[in-house]
Amino acid sequence: MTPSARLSAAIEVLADIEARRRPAADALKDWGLSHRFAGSGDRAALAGLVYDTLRRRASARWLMDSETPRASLIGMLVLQRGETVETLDTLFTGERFAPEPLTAGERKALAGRKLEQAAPDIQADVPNWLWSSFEAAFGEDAIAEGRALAERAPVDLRVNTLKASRDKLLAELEPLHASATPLSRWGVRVPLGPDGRSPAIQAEESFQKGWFEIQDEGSQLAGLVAAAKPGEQVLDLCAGGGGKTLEFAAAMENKGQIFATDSDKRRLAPIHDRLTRAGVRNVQVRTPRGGLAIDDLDGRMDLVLVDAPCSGSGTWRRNPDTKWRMRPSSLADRQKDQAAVLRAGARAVKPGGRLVFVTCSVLPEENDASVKAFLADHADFTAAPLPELAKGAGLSAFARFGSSGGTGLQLSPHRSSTDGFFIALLHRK
Ligand SMILES: C[S@@+](CC[C@H](N)C(=O)[O-])C[C@H]1O[C@@H](n2cnc3c(N)ncnc32)[C@H](O)[C@@H]1O
Repeated sequence: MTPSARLSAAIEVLADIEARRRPAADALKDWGLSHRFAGSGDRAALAGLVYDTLRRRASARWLMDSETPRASLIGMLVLQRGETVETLDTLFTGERFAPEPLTAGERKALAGRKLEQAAPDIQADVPNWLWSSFEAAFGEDAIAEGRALAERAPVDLRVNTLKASRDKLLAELEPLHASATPLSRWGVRVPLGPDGRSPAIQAEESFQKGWFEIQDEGSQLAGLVAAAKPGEQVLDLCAGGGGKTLEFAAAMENKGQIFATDSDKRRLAPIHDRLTRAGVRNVQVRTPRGGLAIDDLDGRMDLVLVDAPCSGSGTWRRNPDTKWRMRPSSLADRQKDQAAVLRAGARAVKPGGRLVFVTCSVLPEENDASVKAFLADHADFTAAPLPELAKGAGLSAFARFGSSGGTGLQLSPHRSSTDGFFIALLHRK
């Protein structure tokens, strides 16, 4: 496909996403099925155009003074990719498979409008109804935070210390220009290719051998704060596919016991293969049968991890369409879920034990507010202060990582070059 034909395809897919209110991945998959001639390079380029447009949807629409998929795409090409009217004219030619030439109205918008004149939520590409939450979380950095969440994310890996060292992995992945991440001692970062594509990291032999997992550095820091130790009894209550279970098992050197469960057994299912590949031997998977099977763990755990269901607002770099699909009612639902999982997790913590609450969100409603509501009902728990959290995570200059409500660490693309993560450490008296 020519570059122009890819732009036409992107407009088609964006229109489908809007008209049918469907996830971008589904619309792209359908497009691929009905255009089997398109090669993998075309598909990747198309996905890049569609996701980048979703990343910049609000600012691109504002720049073009229009909400059509075509306007959103043109706005993104200017804002995100630095295209000019001259370069756009070579692509929007109206010839075979190319989009129609720029209209007079489009030219006028591009010549006259400057993004700095737009409202802050638009400059930041954050949904308007969430803007006050962003300001509460980040104050004067709110625009910079929104912008950083609209960038593409690198691929972060966590070395599996049961099988390899970070140096060994770095040497193995040298051809991919891998480097050590700055914050997590287990982290390795692989940059995106020059075309913006993610490297095919799971095709690496070292992945097949279980030397590493794909895990954002912010998520790794949650594991470092939790500091699971060899010999401990640990419950991973919302284990999902087991990202943090695997991290704990490595930190525990396969000694002690981890119980991994999740209310959704389909999400839990991949954990079995991942444990095998990683060489983990100290995990007991508790598949739910009509309810969580953890009553026997009450008051016995040294550490309980509640990696709570949340809006995912901290992962907008990786899932840009979720920011526009999110609704106030779903935020309220997630807050209720967070209260429920915290309650359930707290029961399993032994006196003197610790409860780690994590979300991949940047919204104070799901973070500080959830912790404060929990503490108000659980007088036997206290939140660790910022210096203690930072020490656990190995962060030296930590003041800027404190959450606005003071109950945890708030990581973000702008602050820590990670996804947005909130981490609180609660001690049981
Ligand atoms: C953020 S994801 C977990 C990701 C996982 N810990 C990892 O590191 O790969 C949140 C998980 O919480 C689970 N969940 C939601 N409500 C729950 C509940 N009441 N009890 C246990 N798990 C729950 C969801 O099914 C989902 O898998």
